[in-house]
Amino acid sequence: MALAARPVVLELLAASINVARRAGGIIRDVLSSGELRTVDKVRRRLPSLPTVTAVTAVTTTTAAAAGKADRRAQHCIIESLRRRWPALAIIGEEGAIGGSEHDVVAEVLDAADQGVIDAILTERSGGCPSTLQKATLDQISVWVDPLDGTKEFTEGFPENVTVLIGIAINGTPEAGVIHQPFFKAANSVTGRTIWAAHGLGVHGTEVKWRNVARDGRIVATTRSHPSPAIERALAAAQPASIVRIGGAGNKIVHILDGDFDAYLFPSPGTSKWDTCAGEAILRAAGGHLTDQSGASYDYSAKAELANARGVVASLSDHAFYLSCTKPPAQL
Ligand SMILES: O=P(O)(O)O[C@H]1[C@H](O)[C@@H](O)[C@H](OP(=O)(O)O)[C@@H](O)[C@H]1O
Ligand SMILES: [Mg+2]
Ligand SMILES: [Mg+2]
Ligand SMILES: [Mg+2]
Repeated sequence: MALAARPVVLELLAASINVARRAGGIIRDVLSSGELRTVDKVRRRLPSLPTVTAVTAVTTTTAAAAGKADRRAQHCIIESLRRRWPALAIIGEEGAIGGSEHDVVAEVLDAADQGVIDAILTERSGGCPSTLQKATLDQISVWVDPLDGTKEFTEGFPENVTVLIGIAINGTPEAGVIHQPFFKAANSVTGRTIWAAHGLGVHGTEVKWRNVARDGRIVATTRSHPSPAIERALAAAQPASIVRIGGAGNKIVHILDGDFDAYLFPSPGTSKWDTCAGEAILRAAGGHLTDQSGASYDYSAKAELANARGVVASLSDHAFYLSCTKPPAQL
């Protein structure tokens, strides 16, 4: 069946998958050729042998290398997309930066990526969801975090790094790409790319739900920005375990992979580029990402940059996690 003209948002999604992968390659190159500091030793208690600590060697890199990776990755993404769509509203974490022509992807529309999306559309009963079909470029805003998990990148936890490209239509995240440059998989040396669009499902990973009734809740939160409000919310959730891990995008990926049940962060600190891609993908999986009151954030191009009212993300039981963030008086 011949496809109608491809909706611009799906061309943009295919291009975003392509440039996110390219940006991931840049980040890997910078880490491998960067100024790797002396190997730091990190002592980690072994759960099975509480009196023994494992000495785990981690390789760290400098903040300068992280900054270079941030800037090069952002230039790759934004300049490559802008070459094809000069009028597109793109907001990147690293502001207006220059960069090397070498990092720009000349042909952002990779036929293979576009072919995957075409095939999904062809197989979908009812064809292209109308939200995607009718969106025009002036209604679209793209939020780019070229390297999420900067701190983790410099402290020897590159597996927490993600490249985030979120695509909003009229301020609502409707498509998104999360690329993991350092994802370890048997058959992959180029990381992992998870993507989704409104009504087209989640691709690049098999979304898993945990059996909370049997196994208890696992709740993730910040690794480096604690607060009393966060501790209160964690206590109210009565989790089987709490994971304090870096990367806003990384925490959302772990929810999709069924490792965590929620990302609880009732505190300012994240921005729209941290959450737009993850919210679009969670929504495509039937989940939610909202502020701590349950309201949706606005991702229009002119919206406030900060997620001032915290982040609560989950695949299910969202109302329960929202209830955990209420100040004590309202409990
Ligand atoms: O792209 P960066 O600056 O690494 O994004 C940050 C977020 O802004 C910050 O909120 C996250 O904090 P937590 O680790 O405490 O969740 C950080 O991990 C990165 O996502
Ligand atoms: Mg970030
Ligand atoms: Mg960043
Ligand atoms: Mg940052």
